[in-house]
Amino acid sequence: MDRLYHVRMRSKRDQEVSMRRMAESEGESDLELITRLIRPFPDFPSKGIVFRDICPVLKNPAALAAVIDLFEQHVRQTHPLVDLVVGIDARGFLFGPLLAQRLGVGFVMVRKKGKLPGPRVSVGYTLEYGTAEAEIQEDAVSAGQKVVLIDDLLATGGTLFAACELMKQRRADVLGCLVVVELNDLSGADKLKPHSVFSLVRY
Ligand SMILES: O=P(O)(O)OC[C@H]1O[C@H](OP(=O)(O)OP(=O)(O)O)[C@H](O)[C@@H]1O
Ligand SMILES: Nc1ncnc2[nH]cnc12
Repeated sequence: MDRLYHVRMRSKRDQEVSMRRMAESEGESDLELITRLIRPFPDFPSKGIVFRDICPVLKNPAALAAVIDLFEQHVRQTHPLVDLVVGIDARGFLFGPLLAQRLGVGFVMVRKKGKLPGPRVSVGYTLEYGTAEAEIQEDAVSAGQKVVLIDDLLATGGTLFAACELMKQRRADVLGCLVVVELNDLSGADKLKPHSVFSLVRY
């Protein structure tokens, strides 16, 4: 299969997504569509937590394309020199590879402990509802590489902070963090300073 085939298929898919989008809800912006689809589940996974469920965004091709469009625009404008997209286990994997493909760069996984083979570096962190350990393969990023980190949601910032620590250990340069949802009250963006956070929907 030649490259033109992929380009043709992609523009056909783009047209289909925009047509479906227009048919679905005229007058609603991409951001309004994404916001409307994110569902709150009170007291999940434990009492007091309002879980923001992104599953309906993934299920809607126009909404998913809109998320990637908005991330792509931001990275092209703000971090044009990016070398790699680094996604966080597990929901960062849903958006990261799509964005990396759009930008024409590689994708790297930050995984929870015990999932990656070979030499690794790891770091522990705390979550809104628990503790965990994050790892990358030692050769996943090189010193001086410019990366953007991506996840579905920023809560306390513990997870993205751990990913920034892993990048620091490998001497990679974090250009910024991207999330679909940011929970303002938990001040995750402050924890990540001086790194910037680009979020689409904030609560
Ligand atoms: O800002 P923080 O307080 O660190 O919380 C945000 C993280 O929590 C969730 O992941 P979780 O660890 O629940 O795992 P999952 O993606 O595997 O469901 C979410 O996908 C983020 O990665
Ligand atoms: N409130 C929340 N909703 C969805 N994912 C989360 N990860 C951490 N906090 C979360």
